[in-house]
Amino acid sequence: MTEAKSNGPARQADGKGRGRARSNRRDRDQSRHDAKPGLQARIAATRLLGAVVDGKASLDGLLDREHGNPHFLALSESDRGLVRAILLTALRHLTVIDAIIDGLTEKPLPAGARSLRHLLAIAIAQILHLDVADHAAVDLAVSQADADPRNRRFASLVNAVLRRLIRERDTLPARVADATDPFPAWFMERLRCAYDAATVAAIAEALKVPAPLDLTVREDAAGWAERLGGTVLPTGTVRIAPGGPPVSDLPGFDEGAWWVQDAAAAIPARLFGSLAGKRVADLCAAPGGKTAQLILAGGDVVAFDQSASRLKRLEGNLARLGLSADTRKDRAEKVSDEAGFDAVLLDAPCSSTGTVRRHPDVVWTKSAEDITKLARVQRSLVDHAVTLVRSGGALVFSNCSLDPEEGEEMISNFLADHPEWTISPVSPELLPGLEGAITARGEVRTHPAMLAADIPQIGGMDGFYAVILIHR
Ligand SMILES: C[S@@+](CC[C@H](N)C(=O)[O-])C[C@H]1O[C@@H](n2cnc3c(N)ncnc32)[C@H](O)[C@@H]1O
Repeated sequence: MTEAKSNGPARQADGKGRGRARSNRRDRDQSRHDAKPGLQARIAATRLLGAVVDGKASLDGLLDREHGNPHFLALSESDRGLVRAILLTALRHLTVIDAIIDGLTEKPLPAGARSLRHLLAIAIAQILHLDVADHAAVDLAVSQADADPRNRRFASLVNAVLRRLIRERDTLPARVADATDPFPAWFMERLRCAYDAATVAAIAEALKVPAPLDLTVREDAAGWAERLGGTVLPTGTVRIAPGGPPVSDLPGFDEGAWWVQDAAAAIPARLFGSLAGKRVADLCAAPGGKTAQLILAGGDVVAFDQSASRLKRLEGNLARLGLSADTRKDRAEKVSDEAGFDAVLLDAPCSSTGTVRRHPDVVWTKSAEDITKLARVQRSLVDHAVTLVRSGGALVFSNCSLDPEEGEEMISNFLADHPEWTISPVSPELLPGLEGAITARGEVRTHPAMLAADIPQIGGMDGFYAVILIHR
């Protein structure tokens, strides 16, 4: 006993003893921080922001209910909702938030201090754009810095920066926003190459606002709009303001009366008109919004997708709607079919820059090089898709990119190499209220500033490109 006691101070003095004391202190600090409500959610949000911005990970993947990031999945249901809201908001405003951080720090943050920058961005998104009390956002950000050995020495800087932002909130954010492009340089440059200055400004403004909930209904759009508190757009889509209950809690979900589909995404399948008695291929079909339209238009549909899990999701979605299709896991470029199809829909994988209202991570995870690569993939898919079209049939090519390199230009190149194919111009009657979306050649080009409304939250639509190609 005595020996053991006398060994105590000696052990304390050695490295192991000091290490244990430090680790006990860290455990105490950690459990104090763990106990702070909302702290784990902020830590997860900061990590996930880094995974998107630095790791180019898709936000949908990180927040997936089954296969998402483990730090996110470890949170309670309400913290997950909070993290989702913080991330969507932070990503939507990140270019300006980054400029605010630079304006509020006397010395630039060290280039490698990525987690510090993300921590500040997460706090600023809450202070400027979310219904979080200022003192809570500051306190949690300081605790978060304090709990992270990389950021502990910056805890007082975090406190000072955020308090100064709160003091100057009426002037500083607006001043910075006026002097800063709202989205990353590569994306703004692509928009400026493709659209006139007024359209670029309108698109950028529209992209800052979360998208409404758009539904394609099987029938009785007016009745469903009334029941759901929405409106019917000229194109027939039922539109509901964002921020309501989860989609699966809305009337009509269980009985499959409608499905979620942006007003622009509903256009490509409609371009075929009636498909009664026709054999139809949907080449990149999952999760199946357009497959459902093709079936309801009377088509005998074969739905292809390269992804087994996404095809399973498509089957589940069709089952809820009481619809069925022949589903096949296959790569579109490998599909072979002797009989051919009267109608082929190629809703191709793309940069998704038209969906930034819903997916603000896209401008952070994609690049100009990706657009060029994707345009090449799309071109090879079109080259094969036309071989599946029967004589007298049509191919509709579409995607949700805003970039002409993935749309108008890619199709021009295809037509130059295949003079036997031509554009069948879209008739304005097919797009009531959206006649302006039809190009001089008869393609469809939508962008987020179209279908504008007095209340921005119920206006706009995704950017989409669609064209009908027929054999001459
Ligand atoms: C833009 S989504 C299609 C959306 C779908 N048309 C809808 O309306 O719900 C693109 C789909 O294409 C699939 N895909 C990507 N490349 C493919 C390929 N080479 N062959 C077949 N499917 C592909 C992806 O798995 C994804 O499900």
